[in-house]
Amino acid sequence: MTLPFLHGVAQRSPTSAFVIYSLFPTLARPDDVYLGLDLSTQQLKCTVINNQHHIVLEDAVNFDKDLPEFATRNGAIEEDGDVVTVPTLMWVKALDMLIEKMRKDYGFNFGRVRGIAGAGQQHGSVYWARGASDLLSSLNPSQPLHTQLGEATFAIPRSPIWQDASTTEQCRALEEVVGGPQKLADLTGSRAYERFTGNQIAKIHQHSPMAYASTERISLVSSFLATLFLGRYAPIDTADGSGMNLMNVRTRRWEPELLKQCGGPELRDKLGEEPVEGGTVVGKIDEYWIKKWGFKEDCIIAPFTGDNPATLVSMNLLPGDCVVSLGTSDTVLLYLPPNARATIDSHLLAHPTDPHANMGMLCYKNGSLVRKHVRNEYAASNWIRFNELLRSVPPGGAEEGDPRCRRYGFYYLQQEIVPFARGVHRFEGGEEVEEFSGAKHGIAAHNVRALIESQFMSMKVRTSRMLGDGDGNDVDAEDAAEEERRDRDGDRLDDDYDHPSKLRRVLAAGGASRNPALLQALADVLDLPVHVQSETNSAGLGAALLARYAVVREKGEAATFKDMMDQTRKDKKGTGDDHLLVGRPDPVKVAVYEGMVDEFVRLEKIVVARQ
Ligand SMILES: Nc1ncnc2c1ncn2[C@@H]1O[C@H](COP(=O)(O)OP(=O)(O)O)[C@@H](O)[C@H]1O
Ligand SMILES: O=C(CO)[C@@H](O)[C@H](O)COP(=O)(O)O
Repeated sequence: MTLPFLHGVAQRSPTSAFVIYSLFPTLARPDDVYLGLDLSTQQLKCTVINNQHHIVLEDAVNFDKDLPEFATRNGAIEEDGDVVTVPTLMWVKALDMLIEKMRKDYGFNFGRVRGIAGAGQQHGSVYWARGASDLLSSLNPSQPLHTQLGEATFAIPRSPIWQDASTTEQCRALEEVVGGPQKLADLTGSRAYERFTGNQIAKIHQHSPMAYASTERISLVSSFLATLFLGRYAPIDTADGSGMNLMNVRTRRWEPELLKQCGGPELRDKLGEEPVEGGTVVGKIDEYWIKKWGFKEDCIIAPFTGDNPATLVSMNLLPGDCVVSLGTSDTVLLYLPPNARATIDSHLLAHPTDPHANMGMLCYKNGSLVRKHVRNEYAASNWIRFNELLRSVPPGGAEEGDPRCRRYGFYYLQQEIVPFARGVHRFEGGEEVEEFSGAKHGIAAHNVRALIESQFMSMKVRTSRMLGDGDGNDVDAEDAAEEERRDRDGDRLDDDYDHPSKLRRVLAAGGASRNPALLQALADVLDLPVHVQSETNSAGLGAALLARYAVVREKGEAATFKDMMDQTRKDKKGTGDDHLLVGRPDPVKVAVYEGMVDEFVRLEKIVVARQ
């Protein structure tokens, strides 16, 4: 008996549907849906999809606006500059609110949800206090979560998040233990970064030994959210686990030497089991959710992952695609082959659905928040005005009559990740200036353009290095040495893999991807056509797809993520590509940007040397 035949019988009447789905409980019901959550920097969002991958519900809780009692700004609390945290309880309350909203505003029937997965802002960590596991396993359905999981549930009540840059000391110590930054990158996919969880754990281990000792379990933001649905500690997935400096990116297992350095011998227990792969099932939904919200017992929980891996999943990349996510952070994401090399200014992560492949990533802290800051300062807090200013200046900001007098700007309001730099720096005609001369176009327009160009120029230079172009556009001596080493050892990407070293197009995602002027500038700087998919919440969609992937794999209906996507597209009679072209590179502008690369790299070096 085939599955379409059974579904066909079920569709004839409600009675036959009842009989068929009772007899074959593992069969996907046509009205099954999959819930994807995205706990990112500024919001908790939900995306619900059906078996055809159509979005049936999307909503969000905004931390600053909807939870003012936690006093966050842009979703976080910044203490003396480099320390950035979030009250963990705020995330719990946000989940209560979002689920309540789904029921109240949409009359959502939770009994239809067959699987749940999630995406979390990467690197952030949650410290469960001793005894929290008992609380989690005996949640009372007559109460919301946040009144039961009070602050005493967390040994550290404020979770350090990805914007925290206070662990430089711990980073250098970790690199030293393994023989330097490149060695650590070879082992874990990245050199030591301040926001990576291992270094955050090391700081707590050293500076708050009592709180560390009373920590029963450490979760990432992603596995923390999964834990709330499971009623017991959820494992960390391999893709998000790659953002910790603790996991061997080749074997995808915890690396004992690194665990010991960051959190002593007890860290192994505090992290729980080895990381798990996407497409697996970590358990069934906890009774609390069944009794309180009407979820069904067969609702499965798939591994929750990082928001960037989930974005990659939602885009269903074709060879030659690259994702540029313009969320709170800006990231560039690539599908990379199994033997891809790690560099010291990008990240190599385990791929979230392909256990043999990798994902390359660049991450910029000064993304949307700095764009908003410049918009407020120079464009009357208005995106339309910002876009008019951006379009009003020729590329490079050179005034007519003097094309050599280009204007470059670097805007790092927070400590930047790549390059490791800070402050606002402007250059005009090769010389540093306090402020641009306005000349014809005006100071405001030059700042807006310089900001956007330098953000995208950095992506251009570094993406080409990640792909092994070896164009020599390195930004510091260490990078130059790495480039030389790779040339000498012949460490280039394996072209046999289904992955070209040249990019074909950009798929844009994140909140700022709804801005057409930004996307056109991206196309011109990168010299690539830019596409978007109709949903801007790509991480939530990716999470919902991961939930469905785990369900169909468990039922043996698809072996790989690609199988599932191909099958669904065939069922929908789709064209094969859901992405809309929104920006074509303008050859005249492209030529100007190509000519600006060397000077951009030179000036960036000056800015970095100043730190
Ligand atoms: N039209 C726009 N142009 C540029 N940026 C925008 C626009 N609309 C929203 N944004 C930016 O998008 C960001 C939120 O993106 P989002 O992907 O939802 O963030 P996150 O997932 O990190 O919470 C905000 O910081 C906001 O400034
Ligand atoms: O630190 C990183 C990636 O390494 C950030 O990209 C976080 O994952 C936050 O994501 P958004 O909230 O900006 O989507």
